[in-house]
Amino acid sequence: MQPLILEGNWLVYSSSLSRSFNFILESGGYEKGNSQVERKMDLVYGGGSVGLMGLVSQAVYDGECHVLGVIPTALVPIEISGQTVGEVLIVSDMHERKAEMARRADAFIALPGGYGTFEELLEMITWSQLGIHNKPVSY
Ligand SMILES: C/C(=C\CNc1ncnc2c1ncn2[C@@H]1O[C@H](COP(=O)(O)O)[C@@H](O)[C@H]1O)CO
Repeated sequence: MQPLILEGNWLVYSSSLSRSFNFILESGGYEKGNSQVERKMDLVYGGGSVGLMGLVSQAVYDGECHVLGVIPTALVPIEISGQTVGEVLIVSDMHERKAEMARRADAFIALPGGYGTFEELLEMITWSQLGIHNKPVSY
């Protein structure tokens, strides 16, 4: 298997569930963000401050790389608690969120998550299969 070599923006699809916090710590969300910082990569993600996506975005922001969160209006009260980091783009719905994230990212990486993560990961895999994009997808 070829190693995944990434340049530019990452897109991380990851869990929003705060109830998975112990699992998140075990799987090293903050460390994942730090490894991205070491490679000087910016982050495009779902915009939430909860769960694994919150930890990754905080680590990337703390490491002074650019963070862009893309979140639909309806999810702001659900997936943002407290303050978000970096730039936040509020969009009208889930379709616009995914289109913006997919357009702006150079690669897609899914971290441990739930149904939402699966949905987003599979969509990026099937878009690749259909030739809609030719960006790397990993998990
Ligand atoms: C496109 C629509 C519904 C399909 N479902 C989802 N599509 C995209 N993103 C989603 C969907 N459901 C949840 N999410 C987001 O994934 C993130 C991780 O969720 P998880 O369940 O914790 O893995 C989170 O930001 C969710 O908002 C609408 O027509």
